Amino acid sequence: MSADRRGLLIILSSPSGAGKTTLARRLMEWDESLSFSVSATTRAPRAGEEDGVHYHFTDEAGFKGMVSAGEMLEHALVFGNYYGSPSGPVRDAIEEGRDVLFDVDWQGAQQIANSSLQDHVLSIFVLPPSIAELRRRLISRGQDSDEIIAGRMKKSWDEISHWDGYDYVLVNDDLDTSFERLKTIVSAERLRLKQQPGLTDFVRGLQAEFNDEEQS
Ligand SMILES: Nc1nc2c(ncn2[C@@H]2O[C@H](COP(=O)(O)OP(=O)(O)O)[C@@H](O)[C@H]2O)c(=O)[nH]1
Ligand SMILES: Nc1ncnc2c1ncn2[C@@H]1O[C@H](COP(=O)(O)OP(=O)(O)O)[C@@H](O)[C@H]1O
Repeated sequence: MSADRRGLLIILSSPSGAGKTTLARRLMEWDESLSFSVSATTRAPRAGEEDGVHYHFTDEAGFKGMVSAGEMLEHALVFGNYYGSPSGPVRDAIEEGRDVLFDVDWQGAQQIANSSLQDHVLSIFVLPPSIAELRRRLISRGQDSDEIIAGRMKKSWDEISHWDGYDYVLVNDDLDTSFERLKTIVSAERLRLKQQPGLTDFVRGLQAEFNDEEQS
């Protein structure tokens, strides 16, 4: 199917707890045509997470099988667990001119930005307003043990240190403000010339109409 618009691969990354999952969920509610790239992971499900919806939960053998079958667009080891983005649904969406939303770490963002789909990438990094607030959010989420929270805090600087490799950076202080900014970024990027291949034919039509008027 040929599309009026080229699909975007919208990548959200942040240190754990900065709010990318919350922003991603809001973006999906805002635009139902967006597809979420459901990652495969070897980490255990959190309360409320559904297999096939939030993640494809698998074991290490299953994960490695997908990687060696060439089924992953990117994959990485994060906090001791494997995570990866299955490539099939992404390629289908791009072919149909649909956008795909990714919640991946900096390693995944870099791999997608270096892949054959690099022209479709729109990458956004989410920063917390402070490290104290990051810790508060991780604790208030109430999903992880103290040990896991401490591990995530320890790794947060590693993730933050890649902030300047992204197209946009959002400091997620007030959630509503961040969400408005995120919608603005996505809306503007969809209007870029390179995202609208149908414009060439549209302008040809304008030219034909213009020429007809000139002659009459
Ligand atoms: N490279 C890569 N990273 C992923 C993928 N899925 C999730 N992640 C990242 O793995 C990290 C841990 O994710 P998760 O366990 O859900 O905890 P979160 O940090 O609270 O979102 C986050 O930085 C995610 O962005 C994936 O498919 N590939
Ligand atoms: N701007 C914000 N202000 C206050 N709390 C927030 C904000 N954004 C997210 N949160 C809360 O912080 C916690 C971590 O957010 P989450 O989206 O799970 O982060 P991430 O996916 O980056 O790990 C959640 O409890 C979420 O409701």
